[in-house]
Amino acid sequence: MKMPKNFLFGAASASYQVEGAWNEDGKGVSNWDVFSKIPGKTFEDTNGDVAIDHYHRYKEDIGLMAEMGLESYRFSISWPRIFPNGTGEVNQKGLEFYNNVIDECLKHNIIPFVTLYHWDLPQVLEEQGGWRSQATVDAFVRFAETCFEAFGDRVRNWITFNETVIFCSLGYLSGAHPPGIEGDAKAYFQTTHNVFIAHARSVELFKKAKYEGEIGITHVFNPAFSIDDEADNKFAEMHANEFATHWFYDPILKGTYPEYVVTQLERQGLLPDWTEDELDLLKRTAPMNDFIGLNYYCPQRVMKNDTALVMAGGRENSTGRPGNPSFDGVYKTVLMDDKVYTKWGWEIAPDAFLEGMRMLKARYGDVKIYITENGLGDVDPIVGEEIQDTPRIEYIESHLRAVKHAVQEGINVSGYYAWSVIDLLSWLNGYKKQYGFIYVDHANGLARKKKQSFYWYQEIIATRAEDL
Ligand SMILES: C[C@@]1(C(=O)O)OC[C@H]2O[C@@H](O)[C@H](O)[C@@H](O)[C@H]2O1
Repeated sequence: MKMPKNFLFGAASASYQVEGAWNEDGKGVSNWDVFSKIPGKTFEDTNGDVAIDHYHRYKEDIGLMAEMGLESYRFSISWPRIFPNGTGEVNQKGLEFYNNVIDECLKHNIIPFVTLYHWDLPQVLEEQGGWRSQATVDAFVRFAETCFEAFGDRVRNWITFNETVIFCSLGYLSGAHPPGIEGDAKAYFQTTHNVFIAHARSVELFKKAKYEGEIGITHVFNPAFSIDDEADNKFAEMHANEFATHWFYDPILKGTYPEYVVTQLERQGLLPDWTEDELDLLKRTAPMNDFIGLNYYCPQRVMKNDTALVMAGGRENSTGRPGNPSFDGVYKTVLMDDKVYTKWGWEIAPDAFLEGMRMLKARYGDVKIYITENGLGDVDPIVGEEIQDTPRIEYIESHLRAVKHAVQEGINVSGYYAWSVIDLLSWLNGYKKQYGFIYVDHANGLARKKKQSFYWYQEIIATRAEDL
């Protein structure tokens, strides 16, 4: 069976991780421009000042995407490139850059799929409280409207936020992302709520203005499974799915927060300070969401946290390797002997991916799904002159097969975006953790080189995964 003709084969990137030109053409300073220069915050003190210079090489990169036969390119817009001070005056050269990227995509018949927020907040707003502040929510809605206005005649696919759980938990619980705060659970839940309000207001504005196309949000999809059938561990599984998935998906797709989590937070004094109007807004806008984006890399295997183990902060404890307890100490993730893992300790589990998609359909019905990220972070083997990233081919093949099974079962998956189209800067792993179909040679002027997986994905797209 071929994937349906309207199914999109894509690949993704994010502004801070690829563009560079951190202070060029009027761009304002982002929180990551500042945070990445605090000694010890990033892997080997890497930062996105240059990244892979996509700002100057986007034509070459999009030309390679076209050669691959890529149908859609998911990229994000750097907010401080549009609004150097977060709001106020628009930087016309910022608009010009993204107009050029969009036009280059369309020239090659590649559908631009735009993420508005992929973690690079204008530093001015971070200093005013970041996502704890209503000013940031208001500024985001203005940023979104400005992008709809500027690009909405050619961009028909919009994602408001990438992985709210990551930038809020690493920003306020583990301190591994800006603003680098550790252990503030109240701020963590408050910022997630503020982001959902920013999302809902932007969706309502998009729909009221009758822009063409579709809008949604992208969440981490990290389904929890108990290590065994012990009652305590099954409880841990339920608790983990409530806090890691339902807290994020319910307000978007149902328009209400999961009762189980609300009750727990009320008891602990961690409930966000929300208003009835905000809760009404979530309820009113839930049906307006056109899709949900899933970033799936791996499941989490959980058990009841039977020790005094507490959540550890910092970069080393925030790269996703199992072993950390939940923020409230109720459960912990574990490595299991009978599972297969990447070099970063992420389980390779296409079966859990399919099982998780079934769980989502059972809870949210026939919502349209895009797999907005999936891929293998690895140190790619170089054999002679060739990058023989066979492990990545095997990883993506098995996960695309799971997507194909989901489609065959009637789960409404409408596209697959590999993370990442090209090797890029990882927030916490520098340039060591590669994801791309295209290699970037940092020892040779950032020269691009097609990997073995480039040709493999080219064939998958051409045959619409018929032989998977
Ligand atoms: C933590 C990490 C990684 O570096 O492996 O997960 C996979 C991927 O997720 C994306 O949303 C991030 O923008 C990108 O940088 C990657 O980040």
